[in-house]
Amino acid sequence: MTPAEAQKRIAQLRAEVSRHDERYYRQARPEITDFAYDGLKRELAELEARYPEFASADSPTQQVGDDRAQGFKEVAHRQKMLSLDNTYSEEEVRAFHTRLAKLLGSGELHYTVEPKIDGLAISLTYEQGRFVRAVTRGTGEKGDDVTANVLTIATVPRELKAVPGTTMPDFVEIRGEIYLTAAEFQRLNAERAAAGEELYANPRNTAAGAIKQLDPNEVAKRKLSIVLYSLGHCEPSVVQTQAELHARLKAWGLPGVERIWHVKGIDAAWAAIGELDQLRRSFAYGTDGAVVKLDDLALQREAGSTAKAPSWAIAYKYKPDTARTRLKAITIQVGKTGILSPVAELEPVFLAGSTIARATLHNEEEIRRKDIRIGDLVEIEKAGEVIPAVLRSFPEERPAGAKEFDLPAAVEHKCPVCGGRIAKLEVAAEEAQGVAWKCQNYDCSAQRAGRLGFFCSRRALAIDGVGGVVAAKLVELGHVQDPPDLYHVPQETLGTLNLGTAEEPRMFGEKNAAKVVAAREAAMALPLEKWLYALSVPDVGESTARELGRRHRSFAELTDSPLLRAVLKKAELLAEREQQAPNSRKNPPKDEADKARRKELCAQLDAAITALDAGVLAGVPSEIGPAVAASVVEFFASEPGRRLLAKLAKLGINPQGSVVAAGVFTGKTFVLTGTLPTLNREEAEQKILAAGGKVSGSVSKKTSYVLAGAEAGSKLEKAQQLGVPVIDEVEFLRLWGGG
Ligand SMILES: NC(=O)c1ccc[n+]([C@@H]2O[C@H](COP(=O)([O-])OP(=O)(O)OC[C@H]3O[C@@H](n4cnc5c(N)ncnc54)[C@H](O)[C@@H]3O)[C@@H](O)[C@H]2O)c1
Ligand SMILES: [Zn+2]
Repeated sequence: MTPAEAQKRIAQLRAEVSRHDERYYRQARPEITDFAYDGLKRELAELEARYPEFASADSPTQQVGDDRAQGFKEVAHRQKMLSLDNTYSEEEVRAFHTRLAKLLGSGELHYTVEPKIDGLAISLTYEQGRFVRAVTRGTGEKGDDVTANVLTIATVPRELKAVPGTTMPDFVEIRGEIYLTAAEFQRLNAERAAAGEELYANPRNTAAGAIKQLDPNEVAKRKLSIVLYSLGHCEPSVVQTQAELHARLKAWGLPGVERIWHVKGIDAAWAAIGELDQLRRSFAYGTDGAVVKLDDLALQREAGSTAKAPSWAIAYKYKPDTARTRLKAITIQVGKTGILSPVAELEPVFLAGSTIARATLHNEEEIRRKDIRIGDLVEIEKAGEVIPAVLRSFPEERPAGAKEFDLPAAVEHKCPVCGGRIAKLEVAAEEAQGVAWKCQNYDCSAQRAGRLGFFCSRRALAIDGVGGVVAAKLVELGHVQDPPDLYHVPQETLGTLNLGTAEEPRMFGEKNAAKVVAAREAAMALPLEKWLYALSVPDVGESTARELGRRHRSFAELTDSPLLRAVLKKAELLAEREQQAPNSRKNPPKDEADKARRKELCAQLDAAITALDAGVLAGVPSEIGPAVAASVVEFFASEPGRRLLAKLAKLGINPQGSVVAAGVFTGKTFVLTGTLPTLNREEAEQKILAAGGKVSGSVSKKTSYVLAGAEAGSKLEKAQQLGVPVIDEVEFLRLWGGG
């Protein structure tokens, strides 16, 4: 690998890891297994170590995944909440010991081995034994105050029990995990299935999503559990060893881990890791590994920690469960954008607590890359409740005559649902990155059902109850073609909708129907950005919809948008500029006269581009580029687009854009850091957005201001390095007031 190749791969991996971090920590919707994720991160760390010139403090390898969400007060941890170094290899567990033995000058080290709980990290603060607050890990330095939500967990003691003969600390941070039991997870999903809603993916993400609800009553509906296993800041300190700590937590009345091993030396620790693997499936919480920790807290302090993880502990992660089975067939599913996704139909096999008969195959390319053929013996993997995936095939045991899978041939070159034309396209859609086959028929019933389910999803119009199953039924029975048709379905029809079969009917029910009717009424008042997102316009994701919604007052204005015309015009001018460049190699000038003429022309083009940039296009964000502009214009001029708008108009639905009359912060980007004296983060962001500004998570040369409060961290330093102006709350409010 050349340095240039390494640099490119590093950039690629950083982008990919960041994308998965965002989905995992902030949205609680991962799309790959932890094992796959850890593989990417490891590759990145190795490249950064091998090419230190491309290392960066911004890299996801150098930071703790950020779980902060909007709407919570931020609180600084007294002692940082770190991550753990983790490994899948025995050798590295042993190397961890060798390193410590050398550092501490002793081979006689005692360890504890504890289950690694697969929940979300939480810190409980007790003062004089009284519970005062609960905070998420956040950036590690500060997290979200989720006290009200944690109070819904019955086993969190409001008061620690006094332990005779010991002191109660004046102040202590107690760390642990919030999780959902398997039983509770199944109960919630059964409820959702009955209501025709989309099922939760796995217990960890359901718990993470629940704790980030703004309404504690909603949280209480999902019975969360908690387990505590370590201390942060503790004043005065109360224990000397890790083993003692576990005993004290239990004595205080806190729920502790089911079992710890207290061992001497690394051989015994490795044996304990094996024993834990045998037991862990019977625990109340999900576990994804074992944590080996130095037992002696004084030695822990001596070993110290890096910015990201303690040096005195290591997590050994168990590989996800795998099984071998036969691939009977490959079927094709059609999604809301028409993408054809292959699904593996398997000889049912029991794996990690359930029987598996289907697994994802991602896309045609992946099937080819892994050389998977119908009839093959395959290895499948299941981690937590993430959708099972096919890992590999065993070509040496292949039945004679097994042919390479050919997707278009398998569907006879037409959509398996509607029989429509299919075409191969580059797609950047979440469902299938790369090249995919797509059904070209907008009125395909699979696409119709997909769009209706999406229209009603939480992030779109939040018409709860109309998940995949209900949406498909409504389309199948002809009640809905386009999502707005949902408004014409009578409550009665919804109530008696049979989601089961004729022999085994399962009614949607009166109560659910009433909820849908109320939710669809409420949705009528949602702003343009939500409606635009909900209508599945090609290339318009959530943030693009938000930016468009802030720059247009209505659908009418959007369909005849001077802004989008200007974006397209500029792209045209730029293309022309490139074509006519006097020193173009692709299209060299014929002679000196031609060159002079082109110089003149280019100057004119430049002037026109500058005028656009300074005028209509001033402050236009990257989300609104030529591809998006073209998609939006084209879609609303097309038959389906016009049909949708006509239906909305007929229903009297006219969502309003949240246009900000060129506010004082138009074109300005802010980065927030630290705790402000009076405004919380949400309020400050609201002010910036309402005044036309943007908020970004990281400081760069493009940042206009860093708004810093108390205990501002590395962002402040970065701002000073780059010479970005740093302002405090008073100055911020002055600017905001137009002063
Ligand atoms: N699938 C994805 O897309 C995706 C994306 C991001 C992260 N992840 C996964 O999530 C993990 C999360 O990363 P992370 O930084 O939180 O590290 P981590 O979960 O691997 O380890 C650190 C955390 O373990 C927890 N923990 C559980 N039991 C513990 C115990 N007994 N003692 C001490 N700590 C204990 C603590 O909360 C600590 O913060 C990664 O390993 C990765 O596999 C997956
Ligand atoms: Zn189709």
